[in-house]
Amino acid sequence: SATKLREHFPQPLKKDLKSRAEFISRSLKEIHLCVIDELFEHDIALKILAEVKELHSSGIFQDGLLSGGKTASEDEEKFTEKKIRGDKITWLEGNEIHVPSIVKLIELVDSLVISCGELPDGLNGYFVEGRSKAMVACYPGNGTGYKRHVDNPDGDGRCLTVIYYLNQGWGEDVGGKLKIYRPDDSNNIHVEPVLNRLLLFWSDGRNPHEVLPAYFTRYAITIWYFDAEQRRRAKQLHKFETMRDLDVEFALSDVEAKRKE
Ligand SMILES: Cn1c(O)c(C(=O)NCC(=O)O)c(=O)c2ccccc21
Ligand SMILES: [Mn+2]
Repeated sequence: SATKLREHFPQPLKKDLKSRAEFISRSLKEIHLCVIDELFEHDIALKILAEVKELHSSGIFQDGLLSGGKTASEDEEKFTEKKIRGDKITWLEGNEIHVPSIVKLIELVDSLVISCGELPDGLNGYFVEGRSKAMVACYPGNGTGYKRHVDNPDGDGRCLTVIYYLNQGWGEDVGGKLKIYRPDDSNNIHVEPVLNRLLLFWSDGRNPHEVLPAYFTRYAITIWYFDAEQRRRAKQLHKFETMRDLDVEFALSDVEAKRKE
């Protein structure tokens, strides 16, 4: 579990960008993933959670996927037995004024990824210039999860997945861990989706993963970062995502300019 990981990689004591970037880069290089706890001061984490709950109660989350991770056309649904609905999502660009704390999260994650990119071979040879929208996800807690998958199995341009978890008071009994598979099944990794935890992992086949059945309202915010060269190739080959929202790319350059001012 992620606690075991902490023994493997003691969390950086200093919270400045450079120390965290060095920690992230080393962890990604050695175990293909990285867990950072207490990303924000506790009160900021609670503000982010409050904004996500506000989005949820506003009804903006698109209807959940049918269990098994596929959408159903209306008529199909009429004939098949009522399937239980799973994860619901909504997308943010990272400049919205109604969710200022979520925007702060997106800006910090952008800055961490930029700082990693500034380290020698900091991102394992990837060159990140852009990212996706931020996907805010909610699992309704009816035992649905997300079946085993690889985020980017076929070179669609995404090289790094970053997930921020928002589940206060999470305990083993409510499930919903993220299980990340390893070639030798005996050392699969289970990440507890606890409030204020940041998880980063390579989006390709190195990290098959699944969300185990969740019995609580499970919130997370995911951002994907694009490798410039892979993304260019994918566009050339018209490898667009099934979800249009994943096709939108935001340049990190303006984040950097803002950070430096
Ligand atoms: C809702 N949700 C997901 O939760 C994950 C995923 O892997 N989540 C891991 C996690 O939340 O720990 C996804 O990868 C995903 C991909 C497309 C659409 C929705 C998606
Ligand atoms: Mn995934």
